Amino acid sequence: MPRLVFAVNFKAYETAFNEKSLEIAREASKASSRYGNVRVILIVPAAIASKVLQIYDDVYIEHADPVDYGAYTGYLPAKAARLLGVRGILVNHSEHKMIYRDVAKVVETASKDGIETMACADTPGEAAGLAYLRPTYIAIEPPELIGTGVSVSKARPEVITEGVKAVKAVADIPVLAGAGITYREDVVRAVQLGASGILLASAVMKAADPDKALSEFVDALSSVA
Ligand SMILES: O=C(CO)COP(=O)(O)O
Repeated sequence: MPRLVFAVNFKAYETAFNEKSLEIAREASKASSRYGNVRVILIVPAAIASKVLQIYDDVYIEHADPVDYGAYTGYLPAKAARLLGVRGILVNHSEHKMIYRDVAKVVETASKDGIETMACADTPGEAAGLAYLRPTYIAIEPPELIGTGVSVSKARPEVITEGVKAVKAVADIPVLAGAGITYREDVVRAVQLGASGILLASAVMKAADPDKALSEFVDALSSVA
């Protein structure tokens, strides 16, 4: 079985920009060597990618735009991911939604450059549509549970089972689950429901001890891998 994935989305939490981001990176590095059966991905703002990359190499950026290099003030061309040195791009997060054609362009550009993509879906139907684009991963997260502490595994388990089924009907792409994941058992349950990993934010980024929270989640995932 391929390694389960534990992905932390830094979002724009203060922790993403202060010294704690580097503590998380150090812990990710330790956890990924300690738990060989879990892949730990840090999804970070492009502005701090180079800083995090000095400590840990399995890094995605949180978004990229479907533009080429050129006169696009404030945009981040998907092509730049390679030069930034990151492994992948998170795309179409519910907090940074894009139209389908633009997601397609980002996934295609990235893939030509050997850059991975994690495409986010709000629903099983959207996940199935994204599967046709062949991203590296699909992450399914019901937006109404994001940041609530009420986990998708408990409150909307059918979103995971149906999401996995809908994606697998199109292509063999690993499906991660997220939204409100807070406890070890949320992680374990998501995998039992068919998820190939977890996409999580606040339970690490808003924790008093983010590095400790990260290692506990990786430990939980490793126990079901
Ligand atoms: O949006 C998410 C990760 O991309 C989930 O956020 P929370 O883990 O804070 O619910």
